[in-house]
Amino acid sequence: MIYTVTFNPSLDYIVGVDEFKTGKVNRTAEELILPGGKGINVSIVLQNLGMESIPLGFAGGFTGEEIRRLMKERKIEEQFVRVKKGISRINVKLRSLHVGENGEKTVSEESEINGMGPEISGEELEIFYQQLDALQKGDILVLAGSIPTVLPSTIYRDIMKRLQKREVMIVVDATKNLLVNVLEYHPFLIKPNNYELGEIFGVTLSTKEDVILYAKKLQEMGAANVLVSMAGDGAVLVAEDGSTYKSEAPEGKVKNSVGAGDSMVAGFLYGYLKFGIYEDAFYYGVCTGSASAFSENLATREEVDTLLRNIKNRA
Ligand SMILES: Nc1ncnc2c1ncn2[C@@H]1O[C@H](COP(=O)(O)OP(=O)(O)OP(=O)(O)O)[C@@H](O)[C@H]1O
Ligand SMILES: O=P(O)(O)OC[C@@]1(O)O[C@H](CO)[C@@H](O)[C@@H]1O
Repeated sequence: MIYTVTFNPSLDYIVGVDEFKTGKVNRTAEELILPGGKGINVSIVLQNLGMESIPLGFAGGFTGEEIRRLMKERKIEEQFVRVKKGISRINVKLRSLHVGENGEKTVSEESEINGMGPEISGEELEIFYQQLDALQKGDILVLAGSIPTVLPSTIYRDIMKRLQKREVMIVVDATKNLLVNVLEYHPFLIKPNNYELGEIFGVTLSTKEDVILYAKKLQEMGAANVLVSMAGDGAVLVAEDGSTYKSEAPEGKVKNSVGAGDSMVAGFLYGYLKFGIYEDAFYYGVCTGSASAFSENLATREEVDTLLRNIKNRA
C-alpha cells in the first residue's frame, strides 16, 4: 500500500482577482476551495491515475473536518489523527488575472499565504507513530510538505530511522534541513525544485546542466533518485542506475500551478510502479505536473495521457 503523510494539511482557498492591486479592495472573479497539503495532493492525483493510497497526518477543528469530508467525497480513505488544539490551516492562493483586449484572462502572477496549522501533542504524535509501525515490506511512504513549527526539523529523519529495517520505499518532498537530514537513510526519491536545490548549496540554479551537477551531489549524500522540477522550464532526473534525463515542460496555458510539484511526484510513482522504468516514470512525472498546472483542479488521467501522447510524438 502507498501511504502519504501530510503533517500540516490545509484547505486551499484559491482566488482569482482581475488585475490585483495591493493596498486596495479587490474582489474575486473566481474562487475555489480544495483540500490541500502536499501528501494529500499526491493521494488525490494517484487516485485520479487509478492507484489507491492512504493519507496519514493530522487534522483539527472545523477546517480539519472539512478536509476529511472532501477526502471522503473523493472516496479516499484517510487516517488522519484528530488533534485537539487549534485548527487545520487555510492557505490562500491568490492569482492576479490579466484581462486581455478580447476579454481573455491569463494568470499574470501567483502569490501564496500559507497558514500555521494546529498544535500536535506528544500523545497525538504517538498515535501517528503507531500507524507507521504497521507498515510492512513493500509498502511505500511519501513524506511531503512543511511541518508545524512545534515539531523538530529532524522529524522526517526520525521516521526514516524508525522504518529503516522494514524495507519500505520512501519518497521525500521537503525543503532545507527537513530534506538534507533524511539523505543518510537513502530515500528512494526526493523532489526539490531548482530553487530549493540551489538553496541547499547557497547557489542559484537556472540551467539544466547546473541542476544535474547539484542533483548528483544530493545523490552522493544518499538519495537514490533525484527529480528536480523547474516549473515552466521542465525537469531533470538523476536516476540511481546512473542515467540522467532532461525534459522541457509540455506546452499549454497555465490555469493553476498549485500542486504541480505534488502531481509530478504522484506521476513519477505511478509510472515507476506500473512500468519499473525510470524514463517512463520521469515522463509520467513531467506530464502529470504540467497537466495539473494546465487545469483548475489536479491532473486527471485523461489530461495526463493527452500530454504524454504529445511529448512522445515530439521525441
Ligand atoms: N508553467 C508551467 N508550464 C508547464 N508545466 C509546468 C508549469 N509549472 C509547473 N509545471 C510542471 O509541473 C512540474 C512541477 O512544477 P514546479 O517546479 O512548479 O513544482 P513545485 O515547485 O514543487 O510546485 P508546488 O510546490 O506548487 O507543487 C514541472 O516540472 C512541470 O512539468
Ligand atoms: O506549507 P507547505 O506544506 O510547504 O505547502 C502547503 C501547500 O502550499 O502545498 C500544496 C501545493 O504543493 C498546497 O496544496 C498547500 O497549500
